[in-house]
Amino acid sequence: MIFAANFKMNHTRATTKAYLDVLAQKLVSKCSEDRVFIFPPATALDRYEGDFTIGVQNAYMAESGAYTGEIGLEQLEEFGIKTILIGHSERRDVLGEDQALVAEKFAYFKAQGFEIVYCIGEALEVREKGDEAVMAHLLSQFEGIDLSYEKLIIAYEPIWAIGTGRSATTEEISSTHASLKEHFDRPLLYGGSVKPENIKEITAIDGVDGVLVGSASLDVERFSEMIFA
Ligand SMILES: O=C(CO)COP(=O)(O)O
Repeated sequence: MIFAANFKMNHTRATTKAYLDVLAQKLVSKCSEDRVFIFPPATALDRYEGDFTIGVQNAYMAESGAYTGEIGLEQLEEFGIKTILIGHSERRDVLGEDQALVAEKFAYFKAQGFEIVYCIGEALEVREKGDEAVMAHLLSQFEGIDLSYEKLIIAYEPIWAIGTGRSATTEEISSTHASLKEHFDRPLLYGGSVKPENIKEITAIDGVDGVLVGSASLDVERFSEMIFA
């Protein structure tokens, strides 16, 4: 299983370090087949010791240059970061990244050999139109994306389940994952209100290879509880 924590705009450099110190201790006894990813805010990137991979939540597709407010390859290389989250719904919908930009980022970081956690997900109004509309929407988010890239992990995160406390149902996750898996042969994570209370139910679903956790990952005890559930 893959357990990924997306801190979003939470935690500082100090609290990330404290979190990872505790997590590193706990992960000494984790199952060797499980993989743990942490995506802290950019200000908390660093070289940390532990059985986890640190990734960046976003970066610009350039080594360095005149891109005010962005970080690029040069800043990531300082900390040995080779993992990136691309296509998160908050970047698409709140920060205005369209599919063309998302695909450009993907191509750039693929060319750099990054491991990419690529996010897709539909809004509630799409879900309410039924399975066909959901799949059409999700597949449109693969435009320009190389689904055969060997360092690709895909995360399905229905927007209506993010930060709402209301996860998708087992049936919704199961059928969406099954349909998605007809299009690629890569690990597929589920994200959206994953928490200790529902982790077992979600990871037991066929076609779920792991989880991408927001709110419930912010507390190291709760995140560890999920890894060891
Ligand atoms: O967006 C998410 C992870 O990327 C999910 O967030 P929540 O776990 O807070 O619903």
